[in-house]
Amino acid sequence: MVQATTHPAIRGLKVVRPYPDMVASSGLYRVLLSSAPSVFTPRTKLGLPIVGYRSIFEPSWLLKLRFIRNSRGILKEGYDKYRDMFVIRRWTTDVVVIAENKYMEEIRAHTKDAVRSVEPFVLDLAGDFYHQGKVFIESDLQNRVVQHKLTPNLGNLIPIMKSELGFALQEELPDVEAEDWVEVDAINVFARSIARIVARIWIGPDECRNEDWLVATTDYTQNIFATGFILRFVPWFLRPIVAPLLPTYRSMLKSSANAQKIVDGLINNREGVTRTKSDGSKLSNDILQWMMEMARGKELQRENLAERILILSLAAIHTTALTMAQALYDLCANPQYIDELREELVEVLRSEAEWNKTTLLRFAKLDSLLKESQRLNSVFLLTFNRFLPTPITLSNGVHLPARTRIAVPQYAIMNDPVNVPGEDPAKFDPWRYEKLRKEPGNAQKYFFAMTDAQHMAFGYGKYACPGRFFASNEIKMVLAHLLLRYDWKFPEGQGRPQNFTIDSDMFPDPTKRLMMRRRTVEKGLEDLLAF
Ligand code: HEM
Repeated sequence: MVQATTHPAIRGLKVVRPYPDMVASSGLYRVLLSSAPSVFTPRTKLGLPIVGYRSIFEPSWLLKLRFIRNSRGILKEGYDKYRDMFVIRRWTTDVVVIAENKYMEEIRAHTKDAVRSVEPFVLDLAGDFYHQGKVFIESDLQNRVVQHKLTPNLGNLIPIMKSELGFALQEELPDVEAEDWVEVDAINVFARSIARIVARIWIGPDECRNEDWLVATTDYTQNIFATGFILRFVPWFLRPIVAPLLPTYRSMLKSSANAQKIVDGLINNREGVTRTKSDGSKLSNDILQWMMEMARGKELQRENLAERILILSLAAIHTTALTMAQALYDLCANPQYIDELREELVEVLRSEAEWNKTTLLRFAKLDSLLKESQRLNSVFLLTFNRFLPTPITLSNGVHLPARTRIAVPQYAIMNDPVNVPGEDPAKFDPWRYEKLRKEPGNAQKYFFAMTDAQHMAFGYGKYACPGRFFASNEIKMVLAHLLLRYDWKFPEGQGRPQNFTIDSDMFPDPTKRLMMRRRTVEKGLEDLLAF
């Protein structure tokens, strides 16, 4: 029997399966599931294997449900068995997973590397129903601003970021004046602290500490994901009825309205300034200002600007906070490396005597730790998520129709021993990339913010994450402060929080805590720290 997939994105990827999903409703289902041989591999009409079925009797809906919590296992199975190319079944869509670099390069050449990850990302959030994120699809003002304004200004922004991180950490970390160990919910504290720094750079000094903005940006992310997650299980035609019943949906709209109000007020003030200061000297150095300057046509509409800033906060806050928390967890799980890392921080800060681009560049061990931690605990298992704009036939003869959804199993690739550079691929080695950079010809390779075919945690190609250079600076500045000001460990009897997955995103167990204690800062550094 031939079943056609239903999602418009995968029209043409017909699935050939010789058994009906109705088997699931039979009383024999459980017995059959466990006793049937697992040698059978369903394939799409194009001949691509679909991974993850536990037996010939497992219905597709169950596989799609299982992908939510077992994506890591299913992707690894596909990567180990088929390597080049295979298909995974997600709740809303099938995805052609491409693990062989050769085929990805063929796709990049064919598309001129001009397709972005935004559309699949928004559709995954059921975005075509509630339109959140639509502005990101319509145009790429956010990318232009990050690439042409934020990144070239990173050096100038360091003092501002330092000042805001001092305030943020003092506000958000628990009070640890006494030299006792105090428990901390690292994920939440880091998300709130990063949200503050991001707010300062996104909307400037006047409103960045406005609690409504901070709540809007942190809650918006959680609510948009939760709403999208629930709505995915609701048929398209019922979504307009179900959505308003969801508290997460109502909170999301409230965040959006609050953000709109704040951005509106800022634009009112700034339009006056733009008119009177023709030399531009008094204009703010922040994302909103840059967007106002670079926006064209519809991008200039206030709702458009406000939504864009909100979604750019979404892209920047939790990804960064999780990456930072994972690195700190890795250090706590391997405390023998902490002193060596502190030595580097102290030595570089003493010799530079200030926080600047070179200071952050010289934090080579910290940079290497971040890359190694990301290799083992990346936020995304799949990157290079794209819809093919036009059909393509790859050199292995596989024809992929237009609108095929593709992705790269970057977590499996990064953790395949043959792709791990340096020695001992199975080991957590925080100095792996620092050692490699010392080898001849490698000085400009293996930086945390760089992407290559073996390490695509920030994506790949022209539309790899444009914010990765900002994220790298931000994490280094915050982590350096956290390590110099405090000691860190896990609570008695608790090990490193285990990672779990929801769909193809990975998170550390949010119920786990860290312990922190104030320490004496090395001589001569007190005045260099933000707090
Ligand atoms: C550690 C933190 C971060 C991680 C792990 C991360 C990861 C990613 C990944 C995997 C992609 C998809 C790229 C691809 O598929 O080729 C992406 C896209 C994007 N990221 Fe990040 N990101 C981070 C921080 C940031 C920050 C701080 C910003 C803003 C300054 C940002 C802005 C964006 C934008 C605008 C896109 C969409 C690019 C497009 O048009 O396709 N990200 N990010």
